[in-house]
Amino acid sequence: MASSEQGPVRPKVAFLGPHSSYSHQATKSVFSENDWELSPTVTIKEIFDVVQSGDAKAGVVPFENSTHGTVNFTLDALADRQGIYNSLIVTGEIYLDVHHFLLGRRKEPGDAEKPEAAEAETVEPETAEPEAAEPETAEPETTPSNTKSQPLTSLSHITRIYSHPQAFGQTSAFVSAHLPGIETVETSSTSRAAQLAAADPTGASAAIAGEIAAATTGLDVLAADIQDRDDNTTRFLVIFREDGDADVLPHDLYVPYAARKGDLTLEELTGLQRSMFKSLLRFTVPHDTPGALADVLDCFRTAELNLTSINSLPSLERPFRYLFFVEFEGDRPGRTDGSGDAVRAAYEGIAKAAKSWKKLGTWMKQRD
Ligand SMILES: O=C(O)C(=O)C[C@]1(C(=O)O)C=C[C@@H](O)C=C1
Repeated sequence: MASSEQGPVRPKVAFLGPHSSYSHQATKSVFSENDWELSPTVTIKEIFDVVQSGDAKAGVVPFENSTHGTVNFTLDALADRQGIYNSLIVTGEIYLDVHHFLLGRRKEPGDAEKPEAAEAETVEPETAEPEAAEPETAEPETTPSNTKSQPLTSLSHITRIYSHPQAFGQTSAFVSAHLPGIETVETSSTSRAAQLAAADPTGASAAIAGEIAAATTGLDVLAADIQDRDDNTTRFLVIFREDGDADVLPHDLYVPYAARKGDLTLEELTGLQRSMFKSLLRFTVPHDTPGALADVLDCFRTAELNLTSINSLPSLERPFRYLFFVEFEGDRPGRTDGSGDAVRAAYEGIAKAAKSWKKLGTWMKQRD
């Protein structure tokens, strides 16, 4: 590693900033600040740009949330319709349990009420549930959902909330129960939202963000744990240049490379089951061929490879043509111990059934 007078030059890992975002927390959980310079960006696209250009060695991007679904900014960059991120691959995943907080300024005695406060306060949280009738076939709810979070203080002075669109999507029950009809302003990240709320001298702005953003901005916690579901989790992907020097990566991110290069001992290699890895593919299908999508998916069934996610985005070639993304439990086909055979068979089938396709990476699975 190169050195300077200030000490060794650490490679950069880019994440959606500013500091105290959930992306920052996810990045810190895997990339040690002794070995890496954690480098904030303003947009997710910029993370792809700096890793592609080599300015950053690795990038951490939010991919999906267990409550609100896919992060479209990331999927859009992975779609790479202009072919500008050709050298990028996914080399890891990071899970983060996401607990949202409402941050703002506590109302001081004598502060002015907002005009509609009286009306807002008559809304009972219990009656603010969506009114749509349950479909007759609905299963009883078996997983935890958050109906108990209450404000820690009066919210009657709050007239606007800032947050990232994903965070709004993960806290809709609390917002509609306690701040019905409030103005919501979307920001590039939750930590940026906290900065904007802190910059409002009237104290009428709040932000939905992580608890550590309260410490970095000096805002008060107005409500804690306001996510709709207690099991709210975001999965991030680590992106890297395919021709990058993988030796610098943290151990779990390095393993798939080591396996490919033969840098693992036979004992280490045989300990790694195919199901410990996940891979991501992007593909298009011949639009006019009936069942073409089913044909591609059938390649996974035939090879007995378990799919773990499927997404689609407009291809933008022509209206209503799509790009598909599929993740599955499985390694690269190059495994010499025979476990690569199923993946190889699936890829041979996909090469025939798809119009175009690209492998976007293989990494070690971090949760089941
Ligand atoms: O806004 C942040 O703090 C982010 O790191 C982005 C992001 C996302 O895009 O999903 C990350 C985790 C949470 O799901 C909410 C927001």
